[in-house]
Amino acid sequence: MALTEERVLEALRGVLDPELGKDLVSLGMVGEVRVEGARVDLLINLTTPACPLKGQIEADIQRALKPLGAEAVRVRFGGGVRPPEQYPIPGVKHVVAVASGKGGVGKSTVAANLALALAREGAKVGLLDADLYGPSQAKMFGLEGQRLKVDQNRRILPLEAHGIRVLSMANIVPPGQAMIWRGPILHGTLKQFLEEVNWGELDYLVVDLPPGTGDVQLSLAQLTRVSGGVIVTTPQEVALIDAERAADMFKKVQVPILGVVENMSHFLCPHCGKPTPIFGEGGGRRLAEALKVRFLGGIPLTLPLRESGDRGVPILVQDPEGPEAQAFLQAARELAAALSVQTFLPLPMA
Ligand SMILES: Nc1ncnc2c1ncn2[C@@H]1O[C@H](COP(=O)(O)OP(=O)(O)OP(=O)(O)O)[C@@H](O)[C@H]1O
Repeated sequence: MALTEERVLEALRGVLDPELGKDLVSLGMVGEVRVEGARVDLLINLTTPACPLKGQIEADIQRALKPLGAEAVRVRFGGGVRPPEQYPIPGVKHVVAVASGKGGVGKSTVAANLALALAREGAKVGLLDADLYGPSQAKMFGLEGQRLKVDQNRRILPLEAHGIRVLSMANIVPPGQAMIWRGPILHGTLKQFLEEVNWGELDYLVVDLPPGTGDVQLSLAQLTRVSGGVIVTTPQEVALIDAERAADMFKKVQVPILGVVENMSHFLCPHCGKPTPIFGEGGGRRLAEALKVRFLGGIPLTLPLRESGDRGVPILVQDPEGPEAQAFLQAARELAAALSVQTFLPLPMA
């Protein structure tokens, strides 16, 4: 297999900065990669210019690239890598990240309806679909295929739907393309999303993260100040274990957890209205207790909720007085309360 820049980058993901215990790519230390035949030229930016571990890093790089067929590897070291850029997004008061430990628990449904519920409570709200691998918000809001416009400063203008501003990867990148992106490209794309979008004035920017605990989560926390994270889970034990992983991820990147939303808490019978706890009871609440965070609320499993997402009209708009909407409004109020406590009485990070 030919030696390519991509393969070199992939191999560098296996080389750790000895002090920080993280790989060179995630740390943003790889400044330049050039490949010519079997020759590789690298620029590695050090986290501290006078790094005493240069020699070890170089030896580890040589070792990692040998098996790829690299014959001459030249490593140049550059001055200090910039510390993670953490700045607020202009005009945005709070960034709230919605995460789940695994796919399919209804994270996107919850993010969309929480955003709408916050707007119904009187807030100005934006929704960023950062689920680059499986963006679903454009569909959920009936915005598929819509073209984005730019303002006079060439900043992207989010789309508007049901009173909130929505921007989804699906409006920018052809479906499937993000699947093949590696960490640095994802990082750059997210950076662009955050920097080059004119959100206007927002009280809350709700970010729908990809499921799991990968590069996007790390990048988001590095690129901007996230006020807090919300964890979505279903009540089953297996889902709760994954949800704990999402909590660990927030802790690692020092994002305070605002609370837990339990989706599919119980099945609400469309005929008699009787709730049935199909996936067990109390799991979300127990998780919140174990994490010492708020239980934001439970969302029922209902047919209209499933259908509304697929039709492009979220349940909060389709049936604003229904039991699902009430559950989302309650969770949004709890979320807003948790956020104000966090902002004015920040708890020390665990
Ligand atoms: N409470 C609910 N009641 C009924 N259907 C639901 C509920 N929550 C989510 N769904 C449905 O389950 C499916 C998956 O939901 P969603 O896309 O929100 O999950 P996700 O966790 O974001 O998934 P992904 O891993 O793809 O990001 C969708 O069809 C959605 O309409």
